[in-house]
Parts: sequence; C-alpha cells; structure tokens
Amino acid sequence: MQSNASIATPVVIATRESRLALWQAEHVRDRLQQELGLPTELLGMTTRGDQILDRSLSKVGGKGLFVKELEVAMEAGQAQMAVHSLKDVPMELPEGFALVAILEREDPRDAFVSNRYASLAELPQGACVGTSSLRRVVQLKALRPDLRIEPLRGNLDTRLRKLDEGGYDAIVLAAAGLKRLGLGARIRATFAAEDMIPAAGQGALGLEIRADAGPLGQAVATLSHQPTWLATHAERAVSRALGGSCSVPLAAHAVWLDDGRMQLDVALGHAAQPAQPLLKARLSASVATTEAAEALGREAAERLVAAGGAAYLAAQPV
Ligand SMILES: NCc1[nH]cc(CCC(=O)O)c1CC(=O)O
Repeated sequence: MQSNASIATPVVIATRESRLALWQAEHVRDRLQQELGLPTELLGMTTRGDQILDRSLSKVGGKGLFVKELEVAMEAGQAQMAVHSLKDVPMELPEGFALVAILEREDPRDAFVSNRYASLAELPQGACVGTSSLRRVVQLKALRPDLRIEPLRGNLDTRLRKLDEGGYDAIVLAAAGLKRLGLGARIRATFAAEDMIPAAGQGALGLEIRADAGPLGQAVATLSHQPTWLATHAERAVSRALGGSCSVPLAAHAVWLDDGRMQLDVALGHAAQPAQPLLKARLSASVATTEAAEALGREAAERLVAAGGAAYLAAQPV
C-alpha cells in the first residue's frame, strides 16, 4: 500500500441515494480504504434528477441533473469526491472538476427483462416494451418495428415494480445495474452489443474530484483501469463531437479485439421519426493513449455525419 499521509481524511464521497448509487459509492469507499488506506465516508444527497420522475429526463435538463448537486457539495468542501455511472456524466465537466479514474467496467450490455417472455424474439406481435431511453427506442424499432414502446422512468427498483405490476410485457435495462444490485436473475436475455449498441460509458464508474485536489487526485488515479479508460474516452468523444446531448439517440461502444486493437461501434437514430433507418459505423485502430482514443471517437462521429447524420442531429424528440 502506498503512503497517502498528506491526504486529509476522512475522504467524503457525495452520492445520490438510489440503491444503485449507494452500492457504487460503497464500492468505491471500500476500494479507497482497502487499496489506498484512506478512511472514507459517504454523504447521501437527493438530486433534482431523482426528484423529477414523471417527465422524460431529456426534456428537463438532461443527465447533468444527477451530477450537479454533488459538484456543489464538493465546491463547498462538504465532500471531496463523487462517484457516477459514467454514462450519466456530461461530456464536458464544469471548470474546476476532473474525472480522475474510471473503474473496470461491469457488463456494458443491455438486458431484456420480462416475467413472461425469454427474449425479444419471443415477444408477440405488437407487444409493449418499456424504456425512456431514446437510444433503446430507436434500436428496438430497428429490431422489431411492430413493438409498442412506452415510457418507463424511475430508479431500477421502480422500473422493475412497474413491470411486475403488469404495465409492460418486457423492459430493457442496463445489465450492469441489475448485476450490481444482485438482481442478475431478472435478466432473461442479454442483447448482443452489435444489435443493441450500449450508451457511451455504460457499465463503467467515473470518479470525479475537484481539479485542485492534488495528492488525493494522484492517489485515486491509481484505481483507474486503463483499458476501460481508453474505451470509454473513445465512446464519449463520439458523443462530444456530435453535441453531447442526451436528447439524441446515440450509441457508442468500444471493445478490445484479440489483436490488441480497439473496435468502436456507433449508431445514430432519428429522435422525431424512430422508424428512420439507423446510421451505423464500425471503426478500429491501435490505441495506446487518451488522445488516440478520442481521435477514433471523433472519426466515428465524422462517419455518422458523412452518412447523413446532420439531419438526425437536428431532430427534436417527440
Ligand atoms: N440512466 C440511468 C442509469 N445510469 C446507469 C445505469 C446502469 C449502470 C451503468 O450503466 O453503469 C442506469 C440504469 C439503466 O440504464 O438501466
């Protein structure tokens, strides 16, 4: 264990209070304590994103809602760190904050959850599937144009309860969240990442601190998982290059091939006309640095624009 004597402790982690957010913050607390020898505590907070559960997130200010209050607590010195699901972290962090580590990713894929059907293919014609993610809507429509897709908001427990109450034939959730909460048994099928390309950063945790945190930042950076860091930087660069808004149905997922190269799959759908064909691209490159990862992401974004993506990006969700 390295010596971190110059770091003021306890380190306080600001966290949302959903079960998933608490699990993730506790996981990071344990790693700080066990691997870095840093006494660590949690500070639970309710964010606006948690309070607004009746409207689609993309219409009320976007993913940043889950992140901002935690930054306010860090700004005020009440906390030194925030733990985020990386896919909820805006592409540009506010001045003064930095992502210092990205932990090894859990299963990045989406999961098919149903009490009656074993997979998407088994759903009857016209079945009702719950999701509020534009990315999932456009890809579900591409796979099964007959499905009726209905909004589904709330934290994981809420979404599962709405399924169990009979409101939907099936729902689609991130496999990572279900597995972290010990709910992996609810997964009836996992979508192949080529068919249902995950969101940028899905399944990975991002550790955010104040950019001026000095030795704490250096210590925490040692927890970062470089293959995940590079893959998610490529994914996030696609989104950043295309405007970074969560009202755009964009998917970006990078994997490492056996030959050591990174392969990046991207898809862009039309938010106003989900039946429009998905624009897709697949690129690969040898990637050893953050800059190279981001360059691959920007190249993928250019391919989507070259394929007609500008009109898709201008579309507003209905
Ligand atoms: N958008 C909410 C959200 N943010 C992170 C996860 C799951 C865990 C992860 O991707 O790390 C979820 C739930 C879901 O999409 O089903």
